[in-house]
Amino acid sequence: MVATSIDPLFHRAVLFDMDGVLTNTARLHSAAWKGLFDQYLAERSPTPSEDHRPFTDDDYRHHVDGKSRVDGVLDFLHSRGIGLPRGDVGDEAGEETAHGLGKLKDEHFRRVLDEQGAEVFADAVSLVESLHQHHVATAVISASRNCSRVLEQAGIGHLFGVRVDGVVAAELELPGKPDPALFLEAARRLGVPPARAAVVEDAEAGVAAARAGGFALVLGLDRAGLPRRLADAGADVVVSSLDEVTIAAPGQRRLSEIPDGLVHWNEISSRLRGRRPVLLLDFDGTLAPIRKDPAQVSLSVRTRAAVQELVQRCPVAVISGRDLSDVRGRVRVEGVWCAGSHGFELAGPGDDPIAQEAGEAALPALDVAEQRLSAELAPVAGALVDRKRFALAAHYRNVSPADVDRVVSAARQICSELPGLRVTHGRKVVELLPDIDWNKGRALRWLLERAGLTGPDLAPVFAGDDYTDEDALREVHEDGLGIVVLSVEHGDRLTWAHCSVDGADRLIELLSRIAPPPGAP
Ligand SMILES: O=P(O)(O)OC[C@H]1O[C@H](O[C@H]2O[C@H](CO)[C@@H](O)[C@H](O)[C@H]2O)[C@H](O)[C@@H](O)[C@@H]1O
Repeated sequence: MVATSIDPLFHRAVLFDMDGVLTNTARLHSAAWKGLFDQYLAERSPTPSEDHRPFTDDDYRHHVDGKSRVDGVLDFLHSRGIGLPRGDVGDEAGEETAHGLGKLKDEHFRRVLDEQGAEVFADAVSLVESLHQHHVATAVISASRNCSRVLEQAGIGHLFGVRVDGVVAAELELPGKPDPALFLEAARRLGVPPARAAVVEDAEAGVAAARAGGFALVLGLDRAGLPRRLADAGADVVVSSLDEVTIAAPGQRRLSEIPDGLVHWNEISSRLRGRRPVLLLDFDGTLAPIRKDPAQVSLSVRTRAAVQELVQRCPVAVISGRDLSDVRGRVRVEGVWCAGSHGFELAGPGDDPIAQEAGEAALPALDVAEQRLSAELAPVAGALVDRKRFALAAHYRNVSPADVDRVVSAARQICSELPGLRVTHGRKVVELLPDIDWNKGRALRWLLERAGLTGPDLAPVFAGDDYTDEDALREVHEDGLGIVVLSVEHGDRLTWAHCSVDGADRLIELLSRIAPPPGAP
């Protein structure tokens, strides 16, 4: 069994089944099926080869839970030795076909739903909201054609940017669970590969579908006290409540739990174990303070002088989300290595840039995304679209709160329609990047190797402030030192850093202790 945690740096999306996971509609479905089948079996002429006993909870779980109406009718009746024709969508409710009986079941279901309403599971809503705070995308999956009706009744429709339900399945002719088609369609619409997404399911057919779809984590939710059935169907882990799911990876801590690097210097310095530091520094929010206009950002005279001194004492690199030429122009310190576009490009002091080749395949998609995003966001006051060579940023720092969702949704939508791109989030910015396994952490190792800065006598020290810096902080978690520069914008989020500092000036003070002048005590 794997840990019950969703890692926001790895799992870029979580797909939730609806009935039984988000809403307590499973009991309404079960009652509707029972109403249908008990009446049908009672009225059908007895035959020795057929079993006409009443429909049970076990029948619900094994034969209809999670399946489309038509498959549910066929599979349950088959288990009782009864074969019915599939029929056609135009069949009347009650006609003796799978479509006809399925329609009758739906009439039962809608009546009960209108009478009793859809009950929402609080643990699921709380998990979805936490995922959003960590910028993990969410989708809802259901074999039901009543999915949107149930979500709206339950008041949670707004929580899911993507919905793949019985209506979508019929339009696209997607087979139902245990086929993975519904899940794969949702992942496609979110622009996230299954290998980077998790699924939460309470039905055996749904668990089997997610497993068959190659999803990174299949979380079985057993609210019925029968965990074995989900484990047997292929769940990685089975929980009885979504309150048991944490959003973190082992090693991550909350910002509020991280010691201040200067106050706890002795403890922090022991991580370096006498090794020579290699300083790898983020730019915006780390070396330079955040400004409303990214074009107005510069290094203070004091910080530039400090970095100039640090370069005399140890290797220094800046790894930024900005375009390489942009960040080089703003750093302007002799001897510093720079990486731009979140590490897709890098250059040594005075060298020509080299690009991460696999990222180049995404350049045409980024060009199209740039045109479409610029057009889409032109009417949004304050939105700023910024093209870097290997990334496209949509800034919303100066956008009214009511319009922020519009900026983020436009970026997500365009990304889902353009293969080869993925979405990342930063401080009041959403960005599209080439969808390859590359980030500031991978870039950090690339830079160290390129610059010949590897070996047991060297300690990588990374400092950053943003979500995208967490990949680099994770990279140095084992063998180096990670420093997070605090910002009120992030609340008490998770981090891989070992210590924190409160602003650029304190960071410089800490770096000067990490790489002291010759002769310093
Ligand atoms: O990796 P970094 O060097 O930290 O770059 C990340 C992004 O930084 C810039 O945006 C951020 O700073 C802006 C200026 O202070 C601020 O207005 C914006 O809200 C921040 O997100 C830069 O403009 C982006 O291109 C970088 O990706």
